[in-house]
Amino acid sequence: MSLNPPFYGDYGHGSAAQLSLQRYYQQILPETQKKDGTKSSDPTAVGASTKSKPRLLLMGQRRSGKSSISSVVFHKLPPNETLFLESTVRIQKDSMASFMDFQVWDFPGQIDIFEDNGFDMDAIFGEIGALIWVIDAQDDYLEAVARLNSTIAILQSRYPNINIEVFIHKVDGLSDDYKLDIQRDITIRIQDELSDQGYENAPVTFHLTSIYNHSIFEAFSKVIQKLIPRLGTLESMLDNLCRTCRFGKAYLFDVLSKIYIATDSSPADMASYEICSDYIDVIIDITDVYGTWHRSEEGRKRLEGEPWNGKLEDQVGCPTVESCLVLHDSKKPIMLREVDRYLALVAIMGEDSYDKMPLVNMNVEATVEGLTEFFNITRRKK
Ligand SMILES: Nc1nc2c(ncn2[C@@H]2O[C@H](COP(=O)(O)OP(=O)(O)OP(=O)(O)O)[C@@H](O)[C@H]2O)c(=O)[nH]1
Repeated sequence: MSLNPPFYGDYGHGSAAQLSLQRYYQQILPETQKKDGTKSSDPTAVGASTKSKPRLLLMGQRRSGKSSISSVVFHKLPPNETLFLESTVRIQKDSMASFMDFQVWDFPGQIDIFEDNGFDMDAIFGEIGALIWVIDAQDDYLEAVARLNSTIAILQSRYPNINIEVFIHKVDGLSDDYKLDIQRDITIRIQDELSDQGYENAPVTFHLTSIYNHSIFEAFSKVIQKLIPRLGTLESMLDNLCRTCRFGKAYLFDVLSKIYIATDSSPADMASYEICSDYIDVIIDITDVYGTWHRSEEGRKRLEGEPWNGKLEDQVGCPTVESCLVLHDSKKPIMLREVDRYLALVAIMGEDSYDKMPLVNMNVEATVEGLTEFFNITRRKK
């Protein structure tokens, strides 16, 4: 078995204290010397490794939750440990080794990069994938909305193609009605301002998020999906799989972050996403405990001998992780199949599909081959 999740970025797993310490060390790393000798926190001082990767910029007011989002989604920090995160003082750059290498930049809330002349806008926004603006829904958000409005106006005039994703964050603990009221109010305030300035179709999208439930992963999934070239091809592969195998829902997951990068076109519901994403955790925990499956020489000989007479590799369905689980109360099996080091296909099967496992396996195998080919081609084209 594999499915060993790759380590993301620079922190890896760790306690809140370790994380704070690592963040602190990163923040006090020798700053870049400007030509005139003054110190600079210029974000253009990016190493070659961080160039040419789509970038997600996390911006917003102080304490709005930017570092918490990045730590929970990309570093598996338990949400309640974000209480101990220290305020970010310099731009925090993380490279994610994933199915698509991308970077996450966490901006300190107290800096307004548009007012401070030390920032090179082209270096920040030149290769950007999306700007994620985090608004604290539990606080007075008028100032945050005003700052977002001026940011959108600047970006629309200079970089009109940047996707702007507004995370109306910390909505846990708010009633459903209140959440929707806030979303409506913020949306109207932003759209009114934009149309006053003559920007009718600015690419601004709103998400209700919290680190205490799956909504933050769902929102990131939607953000990342916009960056995938030919997403429609992936979706139609999953549609075909669902149709031929009578699956209820299929997701292609990035294993560690549990962001889903594609799903079939049937209506998405949070419950199916949650169960599939929790299933990944179960499998990762099992592989963490039992590791790679080593067979004894004797056991291998027995399996390769009479009556099978064939190499074990030719007898097993696939060399990577493959798992299926039936929940007692729903009677709908959930299946998981590893696609590569980073990706896994997880699907909720129909009630009758368990009887047709050989056919299901064949179709899953064909889909995995298709997905592998898809990523080989799109990676080559970049
Ligand atoms: N209730 C709730 N609290 C959250 C959520 N996300 C973050 N927080 C809390 O918000 C506080 C501030 O979080 P940070 O991630 O440090 O905020 P930041 O935007 O990075 O702040 P700066 O580094 O100062 O810009 C922490 O105490 C978090 O625990 C959430 O979804 N719900």
